[in-house]
Amino acid sequence: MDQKKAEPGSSHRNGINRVMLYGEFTATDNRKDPLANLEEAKRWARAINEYSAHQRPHREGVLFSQVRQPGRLMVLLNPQSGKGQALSLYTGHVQRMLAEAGVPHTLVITERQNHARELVREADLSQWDALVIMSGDGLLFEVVNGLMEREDWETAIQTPLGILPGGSGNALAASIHHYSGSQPVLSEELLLSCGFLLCKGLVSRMDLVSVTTASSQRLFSFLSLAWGFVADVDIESEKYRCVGAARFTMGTLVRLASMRVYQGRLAYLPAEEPAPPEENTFHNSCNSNNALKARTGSAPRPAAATPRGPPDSLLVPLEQPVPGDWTVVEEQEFMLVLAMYQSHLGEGMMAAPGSCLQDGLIHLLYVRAGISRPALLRLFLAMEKGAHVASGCPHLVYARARALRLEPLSPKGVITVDGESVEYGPVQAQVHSGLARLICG
Ligand SMILES: Nc1ncnc2c1ncn2[C@@H]1O[C@H](COP(=O)(O)OP(=O)(O)OP(=O)(O)O)[C@@H](O)[C@H]1O
Repeated sequence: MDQKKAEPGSSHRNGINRVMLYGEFTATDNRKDPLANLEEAKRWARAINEYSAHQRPHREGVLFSQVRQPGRLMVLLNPQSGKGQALSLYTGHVQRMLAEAGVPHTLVITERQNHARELVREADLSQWDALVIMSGDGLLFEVVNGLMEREDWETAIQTPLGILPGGSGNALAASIHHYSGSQPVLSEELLLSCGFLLCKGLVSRMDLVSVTTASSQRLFSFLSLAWGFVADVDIESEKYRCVGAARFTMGTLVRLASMRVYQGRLAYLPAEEPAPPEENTFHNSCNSNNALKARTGSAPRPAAATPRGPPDSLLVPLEQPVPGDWTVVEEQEFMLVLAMYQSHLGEGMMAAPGSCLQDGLIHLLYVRAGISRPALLRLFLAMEKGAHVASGCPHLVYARARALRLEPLSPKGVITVDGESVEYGPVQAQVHSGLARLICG
């Protein structure tokens, strides 16, 4: 592992080195310890062999170690995530896996909300081959938006990202495990799986969805946008954080008992065509930014610390009616609206079974009001295996979209983006295919 450290007492412009100081670990620390568990040792041997076998370009992607040389990861770890065990999971598994696989890394322990966002906004990204998040999905949401807030967002967002599950939801981690074709696993097994995928270092493109709120705040989302039942459960179950992933089951049961209807308007641009090819899609989005620059004389330059990114060519301002080719949903009473762009909403919750990392699609699910409690519970139970979409539930609608607009009518409520609560009110979103890059299987 890289032994480079900042000099104590030296001045640092962006604060990165200061954090590295107390987060730095050496590869030799754990090598003295014998592997306690035989089964784990066997998995280790398999993973390392697989890692060695993958030390060559792969036809579906590139290895992050070949993006730039030499490989070096910044691992951002939120010690408060999930049940508060991320650091012990790191020292118990991840540190040793990366050391054995010869992947140099620097651990950065986040100290507060938005710490990671500020770090990546200011970081010298040429020092890092990948940014790896060991937390729930909330920390990755910060990192993605921190990268998109940079002046050089077009290159910054191409920094390969990695995810190691340390939170309670771990939706992206569960999704990449699913994409790897492996049988479903939970908690530490999922961490080991994602650790192996990280050691292999295969990079693929990942869709991002640009979300705009009523106050023109722009956010970049990699996972989901939710309103109604799912968003309420996500936020209300924060108080059961100590039970880990079971917090969502507890939250669902509590919310089922006090089930209510959510009034609002929903419209979306249906996706009729297959997603455009991978490479073209990214360059198209950059080119359309250049086209806008040519028309206006300068690239769009939002205020500092506001995500920049490619223009939302499919959206019109929220004050205007949606374009004529959009589908306006007749109903105005919902139980939930859920837009997914990865397969899993959490460990053991395959909300969008047809989704993959870069399909250029928003998988839109909504449940109309009028569904009974038992039927809603059955839907959530079916979601474990992704069977809800084909369950024939008359209240559930599934559509593939490229953009959407949601206008809640009730004055108070919760909208979540990637599981984080955002400004409540009208919101619209558009997918940008393959805008980011993710280390996955
Ligand atoms: N040291 C810290 N102390 C408190 N909060 C932190 C710290 N570091 C990061 N955070 C914030 O914690 C929030 C939650 O993080 P994250 O979503 O990654 O974990 P989680 O909520 O446990 O996971 P999940 O979303 O899977 O339930 C993020 O908004 C992040 O900004």
